[in-house]
Amino acid sequence: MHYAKIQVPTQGEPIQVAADGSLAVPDRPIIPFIEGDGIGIDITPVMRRVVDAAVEKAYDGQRQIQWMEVYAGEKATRVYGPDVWLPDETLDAVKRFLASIKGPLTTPVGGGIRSLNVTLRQELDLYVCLRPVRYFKGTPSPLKEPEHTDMVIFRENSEDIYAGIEWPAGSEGARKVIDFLQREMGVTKIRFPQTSGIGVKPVSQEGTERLVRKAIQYAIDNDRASVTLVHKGNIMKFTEGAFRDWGYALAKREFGATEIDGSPWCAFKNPKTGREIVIKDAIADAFLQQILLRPKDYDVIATLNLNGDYISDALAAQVGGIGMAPGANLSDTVAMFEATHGTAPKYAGKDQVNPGSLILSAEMMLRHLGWVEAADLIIQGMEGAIAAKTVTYDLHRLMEGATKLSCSEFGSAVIAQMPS
Ligand SMILES: NC(=O)C1=CN([C@@H]2O[C@H](COP(=O)(O)OP(=O)(O)OC[C@H]3O[C@@H](n4cnc5c(N)ncnc54)[C@H](OP(=O)(O)O)[C@@H]3O)[C@@H](O)[C@H]2O)C=CC1
Ligand SMILES: O=C(O)CCC(=O)C(=O)O
Ligand SMILES: [Mg+2]
Repeated sequence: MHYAKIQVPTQGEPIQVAADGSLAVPDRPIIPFIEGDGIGIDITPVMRRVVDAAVEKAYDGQRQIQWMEVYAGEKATRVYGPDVWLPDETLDAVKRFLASIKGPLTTPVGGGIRSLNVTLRQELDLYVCLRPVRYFKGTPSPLKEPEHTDMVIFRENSEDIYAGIEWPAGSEGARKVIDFLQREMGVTKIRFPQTSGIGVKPVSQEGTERLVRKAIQYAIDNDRASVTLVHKGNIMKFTEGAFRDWGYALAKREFGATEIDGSPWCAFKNPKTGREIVIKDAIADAFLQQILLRPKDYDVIATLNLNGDYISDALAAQVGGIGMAPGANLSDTVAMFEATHGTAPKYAGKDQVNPGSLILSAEMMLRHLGWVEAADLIIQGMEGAIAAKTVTYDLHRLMEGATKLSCSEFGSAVIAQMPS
């Protein structure tokens, strides 16, 4: 294949999907990466160095990642031209090479370009945003017992108000929609129609079901105790309320869950372990207090796009902050790994921030490839660096007696802590 600007490594091979649907991963897989805006320039090289060290240590040179830079965001405008934020060949490469990793990309508030992160998820139909939240012993936390926070968020990644279907106040589009709502739909509640911006919140049965199905399957495969559907369905009845109803119906229809004592909750036996998996729900505002006060009650979370955005940052704070929170965007074939945090512009280029979330996102990627030995080394390296209290500023400011490291020094500390 030939790209205009992307240099395909000649030593590597693409990952492919085998006949049985599993991934066929060569020893030198080509992995596309997007450096990212802002602190991307700090964390992405550190992540690559840590991954390369873990792979080298685990497989003694038999395996090696062939990194391939692809462009998005500000760097794309420098490489391709002033208005090219997301080149077609980036989308093609991410789709073709099946597993990739990205740094954060800037989205201006109010006006300007629409989110490139959301566009990538929509264009590639990466409908699951998977964000596991676990505690590393020794990490400073605002909670007394942070080890009780162990949740895996399945955030619907393609729909909801987050899809960005909206029109600014005073625009022709907003006027048309308001007119339609008032004249044809009997909507009389828009108090200041002339100055209202309008957004649309699509939530579909198919979109809900494919997300909830993945969450329940994850609970089965990983022997988890419950799946909680988080929604604001008391207020947004036909979007968030429908998400809850479709979720329960799917659990009953496809997984054989039965109701518990006449409550909406239901449960079924995990076919792999025999342990009960409870499917329950929580209203989003109450849920945000429950995760602080009773984190032990929650395990796998399935939720809509915007709720998932809020919940993932809130939960990250409970276990050390968004500098430590990894994630993945998944379709049935394509996986794009990325940190939970954004571009933290005030720290850009200062070699200060925590590369932990991108390193842990890469750890998820290695596990996804089946390179579990290298993934385990990364976890051990992170655990070791935190236990030794050699950490970046974000953890240092909350820790007694710790040594403050730069972003790149933290990467070296993680590598040094990997057992040989
Ligand atoms: N997937 C993506 O690409 C995402 C992109 N964004 C985009 O990022 C831009 C900035 O968003 P903003 O709301 O400031 O959120 P950010 O997540 O970029 O930063 C908020 C704060 O979180 C802390 N933080 C973030 N990353 C790290 C890190 N690696 N190590 C330590 N601390 C960290 C810092 O806190 P402190 O100041 O206390 O040190 C920082 O000021 C926006 O354009 C937004 O749209 C946002 C989220 C995801
Ligand atoms: O796209 C963006 O700029 C923000 C995305 C975000 O906050 C997230 O994915 O968690
Ligand atoms: Mg977010």
